[in-house]
Amino acid sequence: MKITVIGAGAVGATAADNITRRELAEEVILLDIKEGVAEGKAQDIAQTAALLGFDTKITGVTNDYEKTAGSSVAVITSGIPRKPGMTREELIGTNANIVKSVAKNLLSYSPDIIILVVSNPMDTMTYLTLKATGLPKNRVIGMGGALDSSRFKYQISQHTGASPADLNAIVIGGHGDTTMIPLIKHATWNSLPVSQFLSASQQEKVIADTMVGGATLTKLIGTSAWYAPGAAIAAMVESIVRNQQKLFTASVYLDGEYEQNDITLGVPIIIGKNGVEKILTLKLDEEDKAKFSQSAEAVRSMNNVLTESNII
Ligand SMILES: NC(=O)C1=CN([C@@H]2O[C@H](COP(=O)(O)OP(=O)(O)OC[C@H]3O[C@@H](n4cnc5c(N)ncnc54)[C@H](O)[C@@H]3O)[C@@H](O)[C@H]2O)C=CC1
Ligand SMILES: O=C([O-])CC(=O)C(=O)O
Repeated sequence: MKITVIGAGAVGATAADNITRRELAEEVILLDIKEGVAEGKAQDIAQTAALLGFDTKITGVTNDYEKTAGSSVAVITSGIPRKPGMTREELIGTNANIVKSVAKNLLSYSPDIIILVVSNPMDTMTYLTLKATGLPKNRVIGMGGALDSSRFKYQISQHTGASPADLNAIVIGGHGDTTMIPLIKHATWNSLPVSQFLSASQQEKVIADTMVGGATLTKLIGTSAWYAPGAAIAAMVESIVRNQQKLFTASVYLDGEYEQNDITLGVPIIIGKNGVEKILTLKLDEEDKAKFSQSAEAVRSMNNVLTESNII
């Protein structure tokens, strides 16, 4: 099995490192448009094999899609990240054309591919990938909810002392500072409602800090995060290649689910060898339903930019 990662920047290289050291495929291809960068980072990762003890082969290439031929899964991280003070949505002007051409190139060499979209604004880039490639809806998945849910668990653990691995908590909706919906009412600490352990003001803080998780790191670092994004990508890739049937929230095409049509948005799904195996229906109360539909409206207006600019 071959897995391709497009973009050998912070997120792409971290994802490739995680995928390689966990031996999720026989071969990993890391591709970037900047001459030498993917080759160098792939060699650096390959030189950890003797220390970490893995056999996966990793090869870096400069824009050579022939080398990606026959990939089962590809991860798209190419494009620019935001700088402090920016929103993810501001990246659309640069990233839309990059993601569109990358997705088409991937498909032309790997007709059976499942694509994970990471580049921001992620929900709109996922929608674009689906429209530009014409792939069936189970084979295009946007990574955002897996990361946001992990950050949500981190925030809950900061206030409860719980091990993040003992927490069940998900974020649905868009992957944006104002569009994500951390579902605190559904969150549990090994099946005990976390609301029992958090005051109302602590719950509000957990939600607010989760929503600006990416912006907070961008302000601290000067560019956006990569360790947790890379780990989230690898977890989703693992569920596909090992057919684990794990539950993630991810941006997928909604065709009537959650009363939404013709949009990709974060909802709970099962991920397995076919990509999206199932979209799970979650009973939302009126407050969360309203938040979900507001989130959809915001993402839809970004998607409209694609048609207004003749990108799709
Ligand atoms: N969905 C999510 O949860 C997350 C999304 N992101 C997004 O991922 C993207 C990448 O972030 P970073 O890795 O930090 O950025 P980066 O700047 O470190 O890396 C991006 C790489 O893409 C390459 N690239 C640009 N155009 C290309 C093309 N046409 N073909 C191949 N490669 C190309 C660049 O040369 C660069 O090496 C950003 O859009 C960022 O906002 C980042 C973190 C989480
Ligand atoms: O914050 C950003 O721009 C990058 C990203 O999507 C994240 O880390 O959640």
